[in-house]
Amino acid sequence: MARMTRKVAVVLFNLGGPDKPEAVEPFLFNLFIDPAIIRVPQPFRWLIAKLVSKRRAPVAKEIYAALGGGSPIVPLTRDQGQALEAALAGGESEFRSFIAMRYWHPFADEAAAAIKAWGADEIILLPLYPQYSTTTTESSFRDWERAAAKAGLSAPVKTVCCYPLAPGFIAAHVALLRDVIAKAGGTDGIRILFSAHGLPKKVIEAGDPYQAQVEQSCAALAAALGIEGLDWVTCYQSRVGPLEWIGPATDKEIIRAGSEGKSLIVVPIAFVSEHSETLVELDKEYGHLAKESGVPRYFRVPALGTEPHFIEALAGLVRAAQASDTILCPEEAAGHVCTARAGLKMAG
Ligand SMILES: C=CC1=C(C)c2cc3[nH]c(cc4nc(cc5[nH]c(cc1n2)c(C)c5CCC(=O)O)C(CCC(=O)O)=C4C)c(C)c3C=C
Ligand SMILES: [Fe+2]
Ligand SMILES: [Fe+2]
Repeated sequence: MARMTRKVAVVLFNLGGPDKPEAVEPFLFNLFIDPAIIRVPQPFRWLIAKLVSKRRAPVAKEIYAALGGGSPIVPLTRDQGQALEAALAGGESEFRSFIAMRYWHPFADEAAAAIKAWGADEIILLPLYPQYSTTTTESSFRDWERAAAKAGLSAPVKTVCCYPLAPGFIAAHVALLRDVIAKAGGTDGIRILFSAHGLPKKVIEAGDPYQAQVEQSCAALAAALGIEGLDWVTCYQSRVGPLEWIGPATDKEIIRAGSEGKSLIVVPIAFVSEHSETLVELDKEYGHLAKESGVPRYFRVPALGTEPHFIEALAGLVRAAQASDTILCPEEAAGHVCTARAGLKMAG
């Protein structure tokens, strides 16, 4: 008798972005109503979300206008999903990727309904956040649990937690960074800025492992480059709101580099695809700031996208998650920092 092919759904999680100007304000509202982002009880959170999304919408609309009115994050995530399906093809299982964005379409509800209709035998949760944060990965996982229950999904679930040091993830960054270093003619007079999305300080103080994992990624990448005396700094971008955020801030580092006559290569270390934070903030706003601040030369390394080492790393994580009990946390297994498993248990 012919063996049935096992259907494995791989759910790709990311933050999402508005697809048209009218979507900007509701996208922002969805973001600020998330208790993982604004940590105050209802009904105050609703009120804050309403006020802040209304106030931020004009600025955000300008940002997305520079990208033609919407974010490219969904089409670029589709490309990643297709590349991942190709990398996983050829074995006993049939893998299909589904996208669950946290704050705009396609939402987790849409992914869960599509997986139910497909009739998956197994579900792998794969965050497109290499470094775990309660504000991103954990928020997506909690939202997934709700959506999966609503859709009546009962297939076994395996979860990838974080992968800040996955060899293929680091190798992908090394390959892209080496290309830019070659274009710059070497690293003389150059400082590398590893720029990650920031977080409010109090989120880290409450035990979020994100900053520690970002710093692990940066140190591993700098070591893997193998360039003696390399000048590099980890810094944090995209601050919003009145709270104190972790630092140093990327814009302050650009001004400092200008005052020291240093050229810069900026690496987006916590984003795996291009979107407003890379194409507008890093390229346009910070490119302009670098010029104004006297930075002699300013380069930006592309986000990972479908870089082959990265896609292989994701495929390896999917296979390893299949073989794990329920949660795959390579960092915890290696004795590194990840409080995520405890957080996920609490969420369960
Ligand atoms: C590592 C990734 C990210 C973390 C951590 C993160 C935390 C975080 N973000 C905000 C506020 C905003 N983020 C916005 C956009 C945005 N953020 C990320 C990633 C992380 N956010 C992505 C991938 C995107 C989408 C960009 C796109 O598709 O274009 C925005 C909207 C844009 C803007 O108005 O600037 C806001 C607002 C907070 C408050 C936060 C942690 C508390
Ligand atoms: Fe963000
Ligand atoms: Fe983890």
